[in-house]
Amino acid sequence: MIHAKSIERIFYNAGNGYTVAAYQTEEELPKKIVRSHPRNTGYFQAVGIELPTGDGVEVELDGEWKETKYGMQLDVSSFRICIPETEEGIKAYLASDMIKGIGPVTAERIVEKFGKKTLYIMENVPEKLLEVSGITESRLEIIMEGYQKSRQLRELMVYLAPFGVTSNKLMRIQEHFGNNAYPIIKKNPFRLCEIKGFGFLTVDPIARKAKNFKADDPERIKAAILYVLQRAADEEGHLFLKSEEIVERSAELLNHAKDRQKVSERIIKDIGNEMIRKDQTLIGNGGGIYTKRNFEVEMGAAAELMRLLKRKRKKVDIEPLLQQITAEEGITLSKTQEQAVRQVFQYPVSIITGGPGTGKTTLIRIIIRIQEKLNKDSLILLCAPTGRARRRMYEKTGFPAMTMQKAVGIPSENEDEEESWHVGKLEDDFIIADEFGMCDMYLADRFFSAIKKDATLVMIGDKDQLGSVGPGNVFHEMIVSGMIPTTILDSCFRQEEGSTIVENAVRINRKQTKLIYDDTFEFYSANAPEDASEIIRDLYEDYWKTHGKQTDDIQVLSPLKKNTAAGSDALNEMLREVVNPKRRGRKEIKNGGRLYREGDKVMQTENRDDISNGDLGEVVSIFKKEGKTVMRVDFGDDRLVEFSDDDYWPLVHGYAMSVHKSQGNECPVVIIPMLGCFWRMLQRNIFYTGITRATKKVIIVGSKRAVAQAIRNNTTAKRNTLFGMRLKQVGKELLNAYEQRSA
Ligand SMILES: Nc1ncnc2c1ncn2[C@@H]1O[C@H](COP(=O)(O)OP(=O)(O)OP(=O)(O)O)[C@@H](O)[C@H]1O
Repeated sequence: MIHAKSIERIFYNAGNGYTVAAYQTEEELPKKIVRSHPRNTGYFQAVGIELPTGDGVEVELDGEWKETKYGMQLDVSSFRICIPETEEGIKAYLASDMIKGIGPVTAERIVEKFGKKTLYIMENVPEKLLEVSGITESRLEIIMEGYQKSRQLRELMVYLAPFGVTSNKLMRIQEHFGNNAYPIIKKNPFRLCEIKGFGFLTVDPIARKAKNFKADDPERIKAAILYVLQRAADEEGHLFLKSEEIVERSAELLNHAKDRQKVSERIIKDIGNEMIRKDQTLIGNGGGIYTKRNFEVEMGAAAELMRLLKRKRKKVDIEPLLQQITAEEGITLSKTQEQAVRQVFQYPVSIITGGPGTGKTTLIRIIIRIQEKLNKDSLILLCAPTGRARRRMYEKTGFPAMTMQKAVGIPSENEDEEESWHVGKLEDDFIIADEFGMCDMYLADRFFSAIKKDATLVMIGDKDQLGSVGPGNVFHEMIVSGMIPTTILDSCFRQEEGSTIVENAVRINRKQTKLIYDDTFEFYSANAPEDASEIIRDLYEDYWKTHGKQTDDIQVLSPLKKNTAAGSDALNEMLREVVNPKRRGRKEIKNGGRLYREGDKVMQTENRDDISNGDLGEVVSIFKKEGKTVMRVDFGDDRLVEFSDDDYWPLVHGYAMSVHKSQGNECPVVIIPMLGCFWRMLQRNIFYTGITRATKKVIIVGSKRAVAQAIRNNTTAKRNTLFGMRLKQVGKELLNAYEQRSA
């Protein structure tokens, strides 16, 4: 505990309360600090949440010293404001940044009126403040809100401090639960498990200590069961688990510490049953156990989709328009393509699926033109499940497109919730959703339920690509259920460069391990990751040198990220030194353990505003701005973003990326390492997704055995979901109801 006086606030993020502040103390400080501020003894900096700052405010800070790029700083885990006893002290405290709505003048007036009793009044009879001139009811509300908020945060901090919860984590708790974080956590500390980065094993000791839970306390077991299901959804994409799996995984979690009394599988089973029968937080259905939410989205999405599908639709004859428009476009559609278009205008809901070059974009254009001719006033929505897919849809079709999340009002990670959240139906009459394979069960549920009753929905995608990141296997389940009218486009029309890629894509899906290798689909043999890395370096450098020293048209995609010389992390470091080495005058900056340099190719790793996870950009400059170092990145399309050095950057280098991150992307030349040592990641859909990102050329570096292994292996596809079965179930019920009504 250090007793100190606040000097100044250096940085403050109003959104989450993150503060950097300078303090002065008379106590002994670590030698490093003393050395770096020889003329200013007792000076140090601290970071934390809502740190008390303001001229002369006295505090006691508790935390750990941490070495940062700004020197030694105290990472504050808890603090106490030394309640001032003199009137001067109280004035300083009121006017400090801690209490919003009070400036020096008002502080002076308040203390003049209430003297040393001021803080007692604020705590117990705040309405008395209305007697002070200048404090109106609305101002009092602001003052009290700020006062309560900082008090609650302080309480939460004090509550969690003994467990070593860092300021970073406190920030996430505050973001997740809002201003009521403290009472929520106090009531049930296990709710911390809802936050990313708080696993059951982190929360368990906190909760047990805070609430004195016994090992077999029902609250503890329930938390473990919910956590097991949540993790299965996040990490494996499962919407349910079998009851034995839940019991086994929960027992492992609950009995993680050897010295504790064991929680038996019997008790876990009993509590699980109680959650199903009494609490109704779990649902047992179809042989699996779901969380309530997962069951509701799976069932809800099925009901909503069938509701859309089972509507009677007015028959329209599109034949003359189809002839006219294809003639105008100078194209003769194949039989299957024609069927896809007819199906769109015959059914309220339909699916078109096909690999690269099978004409999906061409069909979107034709479908839109027909719809515009049929009804020029109809509202048409083009959308896709990710920002990048949306942008590509726009570029390819020439029609504006938006993300499905935005269309249905799901706020992205960094948007102001209230602003973008709207509940209600979409106004659009005709909706085309592209890259539907990337849509997970949660988004599908919201999306289907937002579509109005008489609208038409067309879902387009490539069923053979990697599925959604989030849980479920929506696109695939819809297709195999046979309930949604589907056209599979299987002929490729792309005659230009890169057609071998398409031919190989077809072979891969037919599980043919013999691929065609030519100058658009090259192969370089390598066995060890280090050899592959060297070959990739030579190929990349050669291409870069002969193509105007640009990196835009070439991309390395690795099935793996870490722990190998041929993973995207290591390849990034190696390639950066090849194309953008250290040079005098080329500024550099470090963030999150990574060194960035002017001219670097970078990739965004989160969805933020209009930059999507996986978007590539270039570091255009690094400079000083308002006392901070800022890095400016150009993401194209006039999207310039500044990253400030006191923030966390959702960035990595972008010369190489994992195949998973490349979903929805396209690039002329793609290099893919395929090595035996990637074993678990040698999967058909990963390989297929990787090669189909290339429009002109694919270069495989590795072994043909690994390629063959990947083509044969399709184990990732299995996810626990019964969405397809539910579509059939609901369809049958609707049919029965319909027959009963007409009987
Ligand atoms: N029936 C057809 N006859 C001749 N050419 C066609 C036909 N259908 C599509 N094409 C052409 O094939 C090429 C690929 O079509 P399109 O871009 O629509 O496919 P896609 O499925 O959207 O491909 P990707 O998913 O790779 O973007 C285009 O040049 C298109 O003009």
